[in-house]
Parts: sequence; C-alpha cells; structure tokens
Amino acid sequence: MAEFTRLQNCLALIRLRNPPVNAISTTVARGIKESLQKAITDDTVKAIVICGADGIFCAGADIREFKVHKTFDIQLGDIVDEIQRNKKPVVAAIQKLALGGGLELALGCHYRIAHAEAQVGFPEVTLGILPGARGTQLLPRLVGVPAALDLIISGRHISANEALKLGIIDKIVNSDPIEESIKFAQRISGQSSQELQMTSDMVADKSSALGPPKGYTSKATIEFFFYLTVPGLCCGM
Ligand SMILES: CC/C=C\CC(=O)SCCNC(=O)CCNC(=O)[C@H](O)C(C)(C)COP(=O)(O)OP(=O)(O)OC[C@H]1O[C@@H](n2cnc3c(N)ncnc32)[C@H](O)[C@@H]1OP(=O)(O)O
Repeated sequence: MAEFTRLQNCLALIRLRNPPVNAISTTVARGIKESLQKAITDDTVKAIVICGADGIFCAGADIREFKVHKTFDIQLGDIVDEIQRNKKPVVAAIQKLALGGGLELALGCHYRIAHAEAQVGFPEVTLGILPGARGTQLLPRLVGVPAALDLIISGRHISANEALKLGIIDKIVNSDPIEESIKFAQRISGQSSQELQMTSDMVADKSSALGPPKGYTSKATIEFFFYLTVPGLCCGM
C-alpha cells in the first residue's frame, strides 16, 4: 500500500509500504495514485514528498506478481505523467535502493535527495524487459544518451555518489533523506507559484532538445535495445 500523511507546513508525505523492499504491486500503485490525487486536489498542500517505509525507497515492480502473470499490469507511467503534469513540487527521498520502477517513480519527481549509501539502477534487462514507465525518456534527459544507454543495457546498480555526478540525484545526505526532503520541500513550497512555474518551464525547455517531454518506449527504441542485448544479433559490434 501507500500511506498518505498530511504534514505540518502545507506538506504531504506519501510512503510506499510493501515489505520487504517496498516493491510496486498493483495495490501499491493504486495507493500512490490515490495519495497523489489527495495531495494535488488539497489546496492547502504546497509540496509533496515520496519515500519508502523501513529505510528503503523501492526495489521496482513486485516480482511476485510478475511470476504469476508473466507481465507487469501496473500503469506506473500514468503515475509518473501525473507527477510531471502537477504544478506542486514533488521530492523523492531515496533511502537504500531505487531500482527499476522505483527509479522511474523518483525520476518523475522534480527533485531527488538520496542517502550516501543508497544505490540506484535499472535491472529490467535482467528480467528480459526494458524500463517502460518513462525511464527511457527521463534518464537521458538528465544524464545524456550514452550514460543512459550504459545504465539501461548493463542493468548495473550505481552508488549515490556516481548518481550525483551523473545528475540523477540532486543531493546526497548522510542523515535521514526523508527529514532532509521534508525540510527542502518546505523551503521550496515557500516560493511563489510563479517562481516554481518559471523554473519548471525552464527545465522543460532545456530538456525538450531530447525530444517530446513524455511518451512511451518507441518501437525503434525497443528494436535498438533488442539488437544490442540479444546475443547473436550484434555480430560485428
Ligand atoms: C511497475 C513496472 C515497471 C518497472 C519494472 C521493474 O521495476 S523491473 C525491476 C524489478 N526489480 C528487480 O528486479 C529487483 C530484484 N531484486 C534485487 O536485485 C535484490 O533482491 C535487491 C532488491 C537488490 C536486494 O538484494 P539483497 O541481497 O539485499 O536481498 P535479497 O535478494 O535476498 O532480497 C530480499 C528480499 O526482497 C525480495 N525482493 C527483492 N526484490 C523484490 C521485488 N522487486 N519484488 C518483490 N520482492 C522482492 C526478495 O525476494 C527477498 O525476499 P525474501 O522473502 O526475504 O526471500
């Protein structure tokens, strides 16, 4: 599930809870969606923080459901779109792990604050799939195409430090990233909505050089990744 808490100072906290690694199940996705709706439609909420329970952000889609259905029937891309459409700033507080769909959720947020020991990555390739919830668009916008390809094709986890250098994470902390994210959200929620709008417009303008602001994994992208990742198809490389 995802717990919604209305904090003091005009903030809302959405906490993913699905032991042991807060994976995104159908129930968790529904909980995030409903919590976001509550936060967005409450005029007294000025900023939102998303975090995970028990010291871990999220290890991606719930592979227990994948084993049963052989597919992920979770519309995480819609949730990411909703965060990006929304004018209220959303901060991801990354403790320990943000993998797969968990990283896509964090990339959808406007800011990411991680603990120094945290790791992020896209392990989808190890399951024979690609990030399908905007990760293939959002990651290259932040880190450029070569670095994004490297992370998506290798499936490797990288440290918070490397993620900071690449631009995936905005800030690393040695203290509790949830507390830091709340403080940060409080600070930016004090800015006028005009300032926030100007900033998000500038970011959108800058990243538009990399194509449409949102979308889905195009057929060409899938074919390209397929070519690179299926042994025997990449002879000559
Ligand atoms: C929404 C659709 C969009 C996106 C698709 C994806 O997100 S695909 C990516 C899905 N995620 C993964 O593939 C991560 C797989 N897990 C791991 O790499 C490791 O388990 C992990 C998270 C790095 C933790 O490693 P560690 O060595 O610390 O522990 P262990 O492997 O023993 O796992 C601990 C328990 O967590 C369970 N678990 C791990 N990942 C998931 C998951 N994604 N969903 C559900 N459960 C997960 C694992 O089974 C262990 O459970 P236990 O009952 O203790 O055996």
